[in-house]
Amino acid sequence: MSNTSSALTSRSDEAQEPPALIFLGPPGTYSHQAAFDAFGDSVRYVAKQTIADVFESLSSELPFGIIPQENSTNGSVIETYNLLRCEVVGRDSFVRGETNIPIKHSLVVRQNVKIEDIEHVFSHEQALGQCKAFLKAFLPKASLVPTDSTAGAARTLLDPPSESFDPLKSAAICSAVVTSLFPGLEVLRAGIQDGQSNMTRFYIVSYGVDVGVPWQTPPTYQKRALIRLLPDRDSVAWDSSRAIKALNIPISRIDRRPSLYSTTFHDVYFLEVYAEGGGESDVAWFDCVNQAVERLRQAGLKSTALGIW
Ligand SMILES: O=C(O)C(=O)Cc1ccccc1
Repeated sequence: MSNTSSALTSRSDEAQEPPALIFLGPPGTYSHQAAFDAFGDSVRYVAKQTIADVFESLSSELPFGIIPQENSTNGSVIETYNLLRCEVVGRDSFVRGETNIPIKHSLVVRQNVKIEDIEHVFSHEQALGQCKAFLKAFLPKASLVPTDSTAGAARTLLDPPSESFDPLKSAAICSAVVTSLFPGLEVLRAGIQDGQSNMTRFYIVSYGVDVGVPWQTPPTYQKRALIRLLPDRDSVAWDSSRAIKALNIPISRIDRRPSLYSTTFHDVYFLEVYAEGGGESDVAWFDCVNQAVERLRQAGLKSTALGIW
């Protein structure tokens, strides 16, 4: 093959490379599974160590990300809401959509470890929180050790850092999928999550708003938006009814986190809103949210649309 033709081939290969999507790794996390369900082969998967790394790595080269936002039994993902406080969100990066998956947790160990051997249980704080009843009933004395991710906890059992813990007295809570990804691990108990229906909702984030989200199957109904509200630095108490009145769009959830201002008990609020009928065009919905944000600003509230989808 001549140089010219190989150059042409590699250029066209580059042009066809799917966009990157960053997820909380390693492979086998629930974030990875949720991403694969939504995007399949339409993206290139790039694993990061923490949820913060996913946010901070968004760039024109790594334009998409997925982050866990809420679990149906354990509530909001605090790490995610802490990151949504950052000024870059709503300026450089944006929420572009959502996707849900059912969560089925397993207790995973190195081969031949028995339940009576276990002194430490490693997992993401969300997973530890979603298996409270099982842990109380079967491992009441075990120490619970939070990790960056569920699959990361499983991998640690095979490759423990120095001699900080004995992997033969330890278990991880994660998806059973990890046992096929990391040979040497096995499922000791399956379906250990509290309650029968355990769902996690994820936000899809992007760098900028101009890039189209490469859904494998575009979601049919998503007319939502996330608005961040920061009351005046000096206001100790603020009138939430004033904000709700100015907003004048139905609100489906409200979260709040400390604003990190020096004023004590000063919080930042996150309002998720939705289009009532859902029938309007995307343009009409974008206008509606942007006008609501403007009304909030006129009412003296620092407000930013973190995403309209
Ligand atoms: O650690 C993971 O696997 C994640 O993707 C975060 C998480 C943890 C528990 C339930 C849902 C998401």
